[in-house]
Amino acid sequence: MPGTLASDYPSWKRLQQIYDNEHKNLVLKDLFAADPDRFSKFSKEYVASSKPENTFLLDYSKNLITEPILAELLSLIREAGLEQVRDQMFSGEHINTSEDRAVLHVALRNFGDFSISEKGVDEVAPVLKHIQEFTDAVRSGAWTGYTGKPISAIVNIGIGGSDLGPVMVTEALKPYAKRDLTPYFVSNIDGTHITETLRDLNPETTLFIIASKTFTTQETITNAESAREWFLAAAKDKAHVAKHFVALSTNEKAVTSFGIAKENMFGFWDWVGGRYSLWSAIGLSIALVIGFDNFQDLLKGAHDMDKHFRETPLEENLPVLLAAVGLWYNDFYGAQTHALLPYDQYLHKFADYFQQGDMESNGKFVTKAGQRVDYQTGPIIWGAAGTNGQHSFYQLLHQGTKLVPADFLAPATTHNPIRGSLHHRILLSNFFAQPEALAFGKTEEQVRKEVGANATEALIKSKVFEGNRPSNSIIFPLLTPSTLGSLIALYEHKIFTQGVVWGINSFDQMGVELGKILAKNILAQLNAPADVTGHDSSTTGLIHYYQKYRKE
Ligand SMILES: O=P(O)(O)OC[C@H]1O[C@@H](O)[C@@H](O)[C@@H](O)[C@@H]1O
Repeated sequence: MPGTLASDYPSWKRLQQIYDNEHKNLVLKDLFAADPDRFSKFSKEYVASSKPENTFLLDYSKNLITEPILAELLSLIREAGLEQVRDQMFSGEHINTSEDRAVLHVALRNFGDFSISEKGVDEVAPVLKHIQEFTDAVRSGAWTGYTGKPISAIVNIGIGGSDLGPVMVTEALKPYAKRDLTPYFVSNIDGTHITETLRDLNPETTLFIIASKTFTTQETITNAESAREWFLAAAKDKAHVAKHFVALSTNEKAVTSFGIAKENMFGFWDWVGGRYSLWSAIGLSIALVIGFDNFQDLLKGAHDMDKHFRETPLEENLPVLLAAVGLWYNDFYGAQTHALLPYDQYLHKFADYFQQGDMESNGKFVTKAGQRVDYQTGPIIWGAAGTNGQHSFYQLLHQGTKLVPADFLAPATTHNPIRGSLHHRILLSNFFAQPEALAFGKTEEQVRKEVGANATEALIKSKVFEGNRPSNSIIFPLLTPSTLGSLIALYEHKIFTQGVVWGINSFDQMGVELGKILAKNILAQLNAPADVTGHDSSTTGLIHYYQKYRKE
């Protein structure tokens, strides 16, 4: 309820008591030994309602929970009003209260099931149609550059939510890509990013997509101007810009004053948050690379998960279950981080994507009603594709002093079954082995047997794995557009659910503003030492040092 801190809920207090009294006894080895049905009790298969081959299994049995604990976590979620706030979101209420906006990424992928009334919702289908026509024209070669050649490279210029989703999805769905249309992504203001990207590109066959919800983001506009300069150095005539620059934005005025024609703008609306925007026009680069039908499958996969989230009782609701176990570690065990570990090279940007998705949504210390929370909110999200992580940071996961809850994800079959799927079987054997090792470890007794009588005590101790480190596992038949859509929406709704429990606004991002303002102020002071005023001695000293080396 608004105005309530999560820690005031009776269920929160009961969970704290349960934690205090029981957590020492929550040992995965014992929990599995005590209950032969543990796996079937704590795993669920998801089957998409519109596409039964879009399915996955969520196994959450390797968590430090019992049925009563899970029931209490679900009571907390219920008590926080998840069902009401969820329905408010789906009906277009302005649940983003600080910005007085609806939150309607679900409307971007609504295939007629939800009736949503909000300004702009009726424009979703026409924009999709525009995307379809444009992508068909570019992919077929009907859309040509200023010298009549078809487009072979697309450069998406955007940052944050206008970059990370397209980057992640175009990587994830590479098997569906048109291989003679290569996507590039420029995000960083560092001139190196655009310079290195444009180095090998041909202006005659390059299409620039300027992706910015606000069309005022300093990085994106500066990079877009530099791209236009590079293009015009070759094309000479400004009239050619129309063939090579399109914009994805909510700000028509800024787009046209940049010089991009209105008909080359793909619009969206203020109720699409940046980190939830890959489903909107921001997904244009995705549609260009994988084709419109596959893009639509991605949307449908997400929509099926939306329906599941909206219609399934909390006890069976997969995003809610993920949120529940996450709350347990984040707020009672004091875990600071959460790792996303996909055993699929195509998902190598998945953790980067949800770093923004989760941390920009839930990294907040004030509730919607303005109170300082007295508990932990969003976890630090990190991760890497398996098996690379195993040879890097897994040492700490297995034997470090920190609790790191993790999600393991893997496809049962691969798009690249080389050598009779030998690589894939090895990959999967690691996907199965790691959660097992984390959960069950290796006892001193086992180590003693292995090392023999001459081993020192120190060596024996160094080889012990305490185990009892929790994880979820998600396995799906193959990484397809619809499965990816469902998986992304699964995590979106998990983040939403946790935000509702913590009472925060998961849909604004006030925390990124201060740095932007300070940087603008400093930019104006960089020319001469005398201009550097109003800072602490550290900042002043750093700028003065820079000024000794400054160059145009
Ligand atoms: O799409 P634009 O408006 O350029 O914003 C790009 C990004 O800017 C950041 O400051 C954040 O606010 C992100 O949520 C957003 O995705």
